Amino acid sequence: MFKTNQWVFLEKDNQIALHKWQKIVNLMSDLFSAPAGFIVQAIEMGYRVVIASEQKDNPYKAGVVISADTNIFCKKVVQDNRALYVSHASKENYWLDNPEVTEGGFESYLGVPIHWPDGEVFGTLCVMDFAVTDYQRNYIELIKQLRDMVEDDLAMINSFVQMREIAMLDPLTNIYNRRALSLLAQQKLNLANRLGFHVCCLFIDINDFKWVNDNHGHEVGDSALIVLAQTLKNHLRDADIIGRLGGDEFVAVLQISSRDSVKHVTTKIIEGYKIALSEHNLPILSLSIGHSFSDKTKQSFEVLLEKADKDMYKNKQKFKLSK
Ligand SMILES: Nc1nc2c(ncn2[C@@H]2O[C@H](COP(=O)(O)OP(=O)(O)OP(=O)(O)O)[C@@H](O)[C@H]2O)c(=O)[nH]1
Repeated sequence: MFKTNQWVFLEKDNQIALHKWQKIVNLMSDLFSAPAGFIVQAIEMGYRVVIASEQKDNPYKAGVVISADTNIFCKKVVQDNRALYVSHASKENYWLDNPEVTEGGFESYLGVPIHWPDGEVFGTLCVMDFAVTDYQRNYIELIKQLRDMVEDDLAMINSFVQMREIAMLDPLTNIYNRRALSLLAQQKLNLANRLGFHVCCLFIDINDFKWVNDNHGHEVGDSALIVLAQTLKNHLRDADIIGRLGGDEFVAVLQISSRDSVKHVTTKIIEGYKIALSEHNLPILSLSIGHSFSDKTKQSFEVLLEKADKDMYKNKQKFKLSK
């Protein structure tokens, strides 16, 4: 599911819907002979113009964000979750502090709420005019029809995001599965090669994990895996890629400034995992971690992974000998 408290379409995803929405908004302002039409998204922090009709005198362009405490028309639509028609704004006291009226010079507004598939308000589809208007009932029907098209797209995009998540995530730990990890790690390596930064691959394996399953049950084993995924998320950066290869094998692909920092990172993970396990009243487990570094040549992630796996194996042998 799309996170409903984040701006949509900030990434290159879903350009097709954006293109279509642009056509809808342009068509709407044409049909209304209005100088401005918009699709606006509402989230806690405010209102963002996702699409603006492309007339020259439309003062608000796509990307403009208006803070949540500003008394704009769309705010009223979102709050009341129903259509709003204001034909002559400067005559109504309610809009005296609305900058769309006082600064933008708009007199007329017609907007309807757009909904996410779960019924939550996404934002608005609206049309604004510098002149006083007298829209008839069929105009309101028309904007509602256009809104339904946008809602159909939101439902489709939402299903697509959901399916993509299902295909990329490990269902138990909610971090990337092997396929997604390989894909994203390879992209990061290619980027590192182009931009000249270093990448480190960590291969992380729980010691004596089978013992936990055998002595405490599979559910406790599952919890220990979930806690490890959470520990990795907590101790690594957002730009790092974290995945589960399967069983008790995890991988993290990190962007690093210096090779020396790796020891610090692995210690943080090992110590952090012990603390997190005890906080969850789970048996305390140790980790064997191996690492490998990208070099300056174009490199395959599988090679980097294999090197990190071998290094992990060496460390595991040391752990076993020390027992
Ligand atoms: N609870 C749980 N166990 C799993 C899952 N996937 C694999 N396993 C178990 O993980 C265990 C992994 O065993 P090993 O590879 O021998 O790992 P280990 O016991 O940590 O041994 P060393 O790595 O040599 O220390 C096996 O018992 C698998 O059945 C899972 O999703 N949940």
